Amino acid sequence: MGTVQGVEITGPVDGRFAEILTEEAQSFLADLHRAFDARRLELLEARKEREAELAAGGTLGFLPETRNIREGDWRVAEPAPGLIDRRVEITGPTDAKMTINALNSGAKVWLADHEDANTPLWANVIGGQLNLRDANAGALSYTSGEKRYALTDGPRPTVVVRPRGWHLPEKHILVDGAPTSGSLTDFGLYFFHNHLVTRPYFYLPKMESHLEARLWNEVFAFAEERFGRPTGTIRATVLIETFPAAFEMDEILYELREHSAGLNAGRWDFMFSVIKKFRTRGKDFLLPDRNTVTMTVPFMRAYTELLVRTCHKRGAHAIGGMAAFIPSRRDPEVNRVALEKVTADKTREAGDGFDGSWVAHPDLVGVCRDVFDGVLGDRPNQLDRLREDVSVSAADLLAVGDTPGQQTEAGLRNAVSVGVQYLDAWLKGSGAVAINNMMEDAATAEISRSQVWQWLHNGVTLADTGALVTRELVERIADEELALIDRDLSEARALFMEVAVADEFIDFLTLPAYDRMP
Ligand SMILES: CC(=O)SCCNC(=O)CCNC(=O)[C@H](O)C(C)(C)COP(=O)(O)OP(=O)(O)OC[C@H]1O[C@@H](n2cnc3c(N)ncnc32)[C@H](O)[C@@H]1OP(=O)(O)O
Ligand SMILES: O=CC(=O)O
Ligand SMILES: [Mg+2]
Repeated sequence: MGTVQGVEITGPVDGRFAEILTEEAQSFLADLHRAFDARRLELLEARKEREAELAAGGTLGFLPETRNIREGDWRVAEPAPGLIDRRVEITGPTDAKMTINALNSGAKVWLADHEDANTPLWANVIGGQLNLRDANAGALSYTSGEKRYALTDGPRPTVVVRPRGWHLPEKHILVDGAPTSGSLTDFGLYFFHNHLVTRPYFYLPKMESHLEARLWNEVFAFAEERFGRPTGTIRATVLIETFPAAFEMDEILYELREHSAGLNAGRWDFMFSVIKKFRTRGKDFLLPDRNTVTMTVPFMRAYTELLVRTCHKRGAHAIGGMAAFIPSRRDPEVNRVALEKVTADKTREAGDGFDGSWVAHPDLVGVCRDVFDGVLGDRPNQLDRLREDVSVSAADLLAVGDTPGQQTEAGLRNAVSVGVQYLDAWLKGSGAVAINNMMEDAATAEISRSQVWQWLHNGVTLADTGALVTRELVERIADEELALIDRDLSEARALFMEVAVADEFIDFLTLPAYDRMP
């Protein structure tokens, strides 16, 4: 491989991978890289500068320079076909079995995930693109032992692809000697191979500012122009899942307004970002055990209420997030609890005005649909529910210290054990796993490890044992917890310690994890 000038593919291009990495596709990736990668790197630098300001005592707030956008009278484009009724969206990775199961699930939308639920192993990155292309062509099937999986004839969910965030490189594709961007790779390959077959729709993760949204908008305009597609062919729903982005919801919608399909409340990364951004700022930003931070604590409530209000004012969909309880086909009690918890979560969201929400498992599609059916009836959404009763200030969003709960040894044990087990799965190629009947993915693992880091570096004393959180305590707990698990977790443990207790806080655990992969 490497016939396109300036492009070098260092991952294997075996079997059908050549169907994805065609010369034309490589050439498009090279164009995207040359047009946009320098700006991407500048924006990543800007994140660091903003973080340094926060570490030095600064804070977050609504931007004075964009007041006219927040106060202006504008709307995003009309909802696009396939994205008008989004009452239930299933998420999951793009291996062949999950792809088929998601497309047969009865959901309105499938978020095909190359992000939180995916390990960006080369085989997953390119294999996922093959599955997506085959699925969109109606030609995907899969066999496991005696069982054959095929797409059914009924209505299928609209496919919405979530590319990697701006921070992740794709080290197997070099352009002019530099690794290209994971975001541009995932976007570029999916757009290139599918835009004539299906509508190219995306979910955009982990953005920290409207300037990052502007870059995506420029990428979309470039792709539409290059392939002669009308403006607005591409649509994108942005995850509001970083603390800074919660202060720029209007601005993000505005930047993408011709391509916008709304916003989503990405609660898990949001909680991670809250911890990360103020991790050195002591008690005012200290969260209790992660499993006790519910969606109704003051700062979470402020964030979701503002999201619905902002979206509906602009004619944009507001999509709810993920309840992490996983149903079980084997254990009726686990199943009962999961259905009860997910029903309560979706009921709150539908009542608050969200237009639809996420589920992690096919057995939850009906639960979410029933709840939203109850509120929406025959209407496809509730964009007309303006929520003018909502008024959220910067102080409301920043009220992290008002979160009730305690830091406990049980919480620390859970964070260490689940964090290491998740990283073990990730390193082996699975980005989403069920642990203790909960869905764990990159975002939930980020909470575990950043919470350990925060407690350790802010001198937290655990409420139930009175012990001070130290490196020695974290190591001892790891010894004890991992002894209960009958497999070699040494590599995952080393990685966990690197991202949870080292003095230097690593921005994303997926960065050192990716370095460990071939
Ligand atoms: C923070 C965020 O970003 S949330 C969004 C990102 N996270 C996700 O997308 C997680 C999605 N969910 C999953 O990956 C899975 O549900 C897991 C890993 C949590 C659990 O999966 P499993 O252990 O396979 O669950 P289980 O055994 O109950 O699955 C039953 C069947 O449902 C299928 N299934 C489960 N979840 C999904 C899904 N999300 N999409 C499609 N099919 C699914 C399984 O493949 C299995 O199929 P089979 O009977 O044909 O073998
Ligand atoms: O991507 C979703 C999240 O909650 O994080
Ligand atoms: Mg996320």
